Amino acid sequence: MTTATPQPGQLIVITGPSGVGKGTLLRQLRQRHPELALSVSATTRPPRPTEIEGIDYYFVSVEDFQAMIAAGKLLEWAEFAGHYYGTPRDPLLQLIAQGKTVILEIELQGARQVRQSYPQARHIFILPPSLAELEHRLRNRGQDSEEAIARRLAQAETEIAAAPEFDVQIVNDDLEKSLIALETAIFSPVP
Ligand SMILES: Nc1nc2c(ncn2[C@@H]2O[C@H](COP(=O)(O)OP(=O)(O)O)[C@@H](O)[C@H]2O)c(=O)[nH]1
Ligand SMILES: Nc1ncnc2c1ncn2[C@@H]1O[C@H](COP(=O)(O)OP(=O)(O)O)[C@@H](O)[C@H]1O
Repeated sequence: MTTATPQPGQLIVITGPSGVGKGTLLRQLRQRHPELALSVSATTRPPRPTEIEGIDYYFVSVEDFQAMIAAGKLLEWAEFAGHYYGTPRDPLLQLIAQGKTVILEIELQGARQVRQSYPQARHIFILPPSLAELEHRLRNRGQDSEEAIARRLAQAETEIAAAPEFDVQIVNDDLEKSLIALETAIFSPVP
């Protein structure tokens, strides 16, 4: 008996400033569509109290991260707010080969690398209603030190200026409306 090789799955890149609501949107999206795969990144950032190894991130040392870069194990990587973040290449390519739609939640420099190395990916940018609301969400989340919040806000304006590079832009004001916009962006047919 032969098994047909599945059609390759789609790669979806989701980017937006820290605190805009990417994690919140993706958690709800996955509840509605458990068949979607979320890539788990490696990072040198220390875990937050609620985060779980292997689910939220693979938490690694700087030495281990540099070894992953040297061994070509990362599809893309970047430094953000004083820490390294990167996407493990092999698990991602395996999921795509199995026909899964895979979502990468990554920052701008990484999204640009994926555009170069994997041009078929669909790129979505999540915008805040305003910078003041972004700051409010970061503070309200209560997960980061003042220094970490300041670094994230400093990065936000550069990232927002790059939103037009993306295929789709969604303003995360009303969460339910943003979720519907995200579903439309992910599930609409490839042009
Ligand atoms: N380039 C890249 N960025 C990543 C990766 N994983 C997470 N990020 C981004 O790194 C930034 C900081 O993430 P994190 O420390 O979890 O903070 P948060 O976004 O404020 O919850 C966010 O913009 C993430 O989208 C990755 O594998 N590669
Ligand atoms: N549409 C929204 N309206 C109001 N608050 C939101 C909305 N989306 C997310 N948030 C809140 O904003 C904060 C940051 O969201 P989070 O998902 O952690 O952002 P990110 O993953 O982009 O850093 C959280 O406290 C979250 O509950």
